[in-house]
Amino acid sequence: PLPSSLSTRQRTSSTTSSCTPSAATPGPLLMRATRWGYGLRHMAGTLPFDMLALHQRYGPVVRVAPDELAFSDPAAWKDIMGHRTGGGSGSGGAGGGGGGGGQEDMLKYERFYMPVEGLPRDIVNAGREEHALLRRTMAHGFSDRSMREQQPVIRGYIDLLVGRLRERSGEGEKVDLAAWYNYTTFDVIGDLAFGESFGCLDNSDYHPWVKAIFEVARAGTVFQTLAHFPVFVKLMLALIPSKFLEEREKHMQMTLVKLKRRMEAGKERADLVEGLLKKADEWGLTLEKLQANSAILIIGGSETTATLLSGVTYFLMTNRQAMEKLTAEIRGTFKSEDEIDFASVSTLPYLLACLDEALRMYPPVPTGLPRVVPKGGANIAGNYVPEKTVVAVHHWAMYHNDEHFKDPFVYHPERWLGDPAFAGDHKEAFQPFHLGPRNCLGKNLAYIEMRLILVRVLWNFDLRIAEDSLDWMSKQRIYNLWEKGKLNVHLTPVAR
Ligand code: HEM
Repeated sequence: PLPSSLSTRQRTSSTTSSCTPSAATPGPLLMRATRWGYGLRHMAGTLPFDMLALHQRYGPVVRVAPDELAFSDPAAWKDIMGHRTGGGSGSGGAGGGGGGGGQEDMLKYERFYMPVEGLPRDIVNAGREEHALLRRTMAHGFSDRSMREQQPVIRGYIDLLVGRLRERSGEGEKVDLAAWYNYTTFDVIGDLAFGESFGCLDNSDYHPWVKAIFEVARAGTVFQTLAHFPVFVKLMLALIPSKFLEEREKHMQMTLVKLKRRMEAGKERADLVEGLLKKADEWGLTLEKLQANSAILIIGGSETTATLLSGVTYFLMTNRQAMEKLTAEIRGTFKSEDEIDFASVSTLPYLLACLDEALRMYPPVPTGLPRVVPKGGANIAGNYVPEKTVVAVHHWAMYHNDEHFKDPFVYHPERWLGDPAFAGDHKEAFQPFHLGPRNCLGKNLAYIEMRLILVRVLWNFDLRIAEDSLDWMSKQRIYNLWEKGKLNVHLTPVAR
């Protein structure tokens, strides 16, 4: 049962504004009493997994820090991430659209999104007004027209991937597909956001800038934890070795050079930064700002897609039936490889079910991305939550909870195809791209890339997981991003 401070549906803020935020909500003592309980788990890379255990023990609302609540109730998505319209009725009244009804949307939690002050903001961590401008402008790059014009660029890199894999296929060979998916998606987004690739596929290796992203994500967990103890942040920043700072400067310079080259190439190129470049003079956008937004597109748009591709490949290789069904769908639909394009891959239902089931079991954004309850408090999934409380839904924990999905630890693409065995699933619990005003701008591009790459790989090769990768999934930790490790696979070219 919910504690008294949370249990009364539609309690008005005036009756509860004086109570300690969520004081009576259950949770482990170390987490309720101090930030360290959350922070230690976050830094250890186990937070999303621990969240499932916490929800199983304490229920759908858990106090995971003195001022933070975690929700595992499908209705919480809309109430936390959606546009908030008037009335304060939470899941009963928070519509998906609009936003002009009087209540403020929830803001992103600064200590999580900006743990180190003074860095330039981008579309992900911008405040409300700046975000609205950036989003409207950047949305052009994700329009149908842009997607169509980007098709040859994307196909070019997939051709390169298939060629490289072919060189490494055959008897006795194994390839780390996780790395090759990363090379491909980084090269694609590099081209779409900076006008040129990182050359990962050409060089069969990570570009140093790409490698640095993983280090930054891991360091992020430390800074996000220490952000609650400002003295420590200052200390940490003072202790950063000068070699590291020099490296960072080198990376910044490199992206600046890339960006300048993109700017010199002119504004008329239907890519992800075209919209921003067109507005740059009018808004007085600094080079630093442009650079920050290009960089966030690369970080958000490549690692996520590559992670999902690694996950779906692993699930298919370890679930023979699903692999057979999907290969039959792909190889039975197309007569030649030329027929595989944006439009044709979008018609494959089993492919989509395989991708969605992988997104459920291995969400590329696995943690909860926290928001802050605005003035006046809010109703979240039927619970009144006082203002200034930090709230989040943790993807991995939500998707592995058997209250929402039957057999949550088993890969069942059929659950997305109307199989009556899964009629009791709560599909609305599944929001890997979020919903509301700050949901994923690149969702369509992500699906296009995931579909095209997986179809081209399975059209060309039979896949068998290497012995040393059989436990690939169970070894992983999460430091904001999945620390994936090698996914070694034997590839046999399909004879035609
Ligand atoms: C499977 C792949 C992907 C997943 C699961 C995913 C998931 C997400 C999620 C959960 C958010 C919300 C972040 C937040 O609330 O702070 C987000 C935002 C965003 N994503 Fe994705 N994403 C994916 C691929 C992409 C791709 C390919 C792009 C293209 C560059 C992209 C661009 C963005 C952008 C620009 C935002 C910020 C939107 C805004 O704040 O208005 N994403 N994504």
